[in-house]
Amino acid sequence: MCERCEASKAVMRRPKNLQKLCKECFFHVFETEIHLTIEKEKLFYPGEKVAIGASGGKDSTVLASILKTLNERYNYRVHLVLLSIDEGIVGYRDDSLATVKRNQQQYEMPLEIVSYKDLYNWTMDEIVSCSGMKSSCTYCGVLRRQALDRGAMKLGINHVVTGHNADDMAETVLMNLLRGDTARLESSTNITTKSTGSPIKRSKPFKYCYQKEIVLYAHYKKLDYFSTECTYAPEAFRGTARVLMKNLESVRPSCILDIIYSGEHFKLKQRKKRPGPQKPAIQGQETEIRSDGSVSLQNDGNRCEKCGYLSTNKICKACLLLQGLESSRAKLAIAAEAVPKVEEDQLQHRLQHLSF
Ligand SMILES: Nc1ncnc2c1ncn2[C@@H]1O[C@H](COP(=O)(O)OP(=O)(O)OP(=O)(O)O)[C@@H](O)[C@H]1O
Repeated sequence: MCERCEASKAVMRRPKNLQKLCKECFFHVFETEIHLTIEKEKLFYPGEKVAIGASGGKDSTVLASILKTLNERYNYRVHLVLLSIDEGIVGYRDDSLATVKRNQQQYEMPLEIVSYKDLYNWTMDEIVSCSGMKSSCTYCGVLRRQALDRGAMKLGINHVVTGHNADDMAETVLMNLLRGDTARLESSTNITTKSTGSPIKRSKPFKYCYQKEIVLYAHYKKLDYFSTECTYAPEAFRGTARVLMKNLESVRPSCILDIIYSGEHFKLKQRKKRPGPQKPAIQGQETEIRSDGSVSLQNDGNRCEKCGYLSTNKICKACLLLQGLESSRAKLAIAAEAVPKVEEDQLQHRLQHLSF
């Protein structure tokens, strides 16, 4: 019997704590836990416009469904919009975008699609054919984060929520720990983050939700989602951390939450700040976004010199990566030869610094 209502037959053991639940009680506890996270972290305010990063996959589909339910049940009064990035991966993203378009009808939410091709003049397929599969996740991650920001700005929205879940977060903590990347370790469990210089905040309402429970929720609710893995291989080290986590979870299911808890409580030694030039604050500044999502080039010291998008560096991360690709493409076109070793090494060096 269900251990919560003691009236209906249990259909599952919760992966999170092995509690036996019936379907209705599982829906109730799962949705309530997310509501309590939203309340505790004060993720939304009444009247806020919120973009849901919608990939058509299970996590973001469940996120759209649950936020719609909670918004109505608890009267958050937030305006929800689906925001999809088309990375240009034939046979993967085109199919998942078809799912998002159906979700738009099912959840009655506006949908905005922004493509890498329009923003950067590159599709992921073109990037991979030029630079190979090895760094595809790094390129895609950097470009997607900026694309989500730019898509949100185009819609006049300052808040993007994504379907990153507890498994993703624990994996990130493990990866940063194993790499000794203490700078990233410090912020890897934040529920809300922001790129330096960007006015767009990004939140993860599923921070404490187990991936297995998200899949069960989608299954029992019969949600319409796209379940194919990305055509390009997952980041190699993340893949290894994922396997390690899954093994740990099979022995001790609570370890996912325990790793997040540990991450939240790490206290890093204060680092000495290097003196550097003071940059003017960009808060409150006017940002001119064109109707196609591109940004006007204003040389105010807080913009990328190449694309004009907000950046605290002279050239933003996306342009830095694309610059390397452009030179590879030009050389490939002229000589149909491999990129010189020195340049490839320089590009790899830049990627290492940008990888996350
Ligand atoms: N193309 C995209 N457009 C909009 N948002 C995206 C896109 N890709 C990823 N996201 C956002 O980032 C989150 C994490 O993405 P990730 O690539 O890790 O996929 P995932 O864990 O398989 O999630 P999902 O099941 O939602 O695809 C997604 O839940 C979604 O909110």
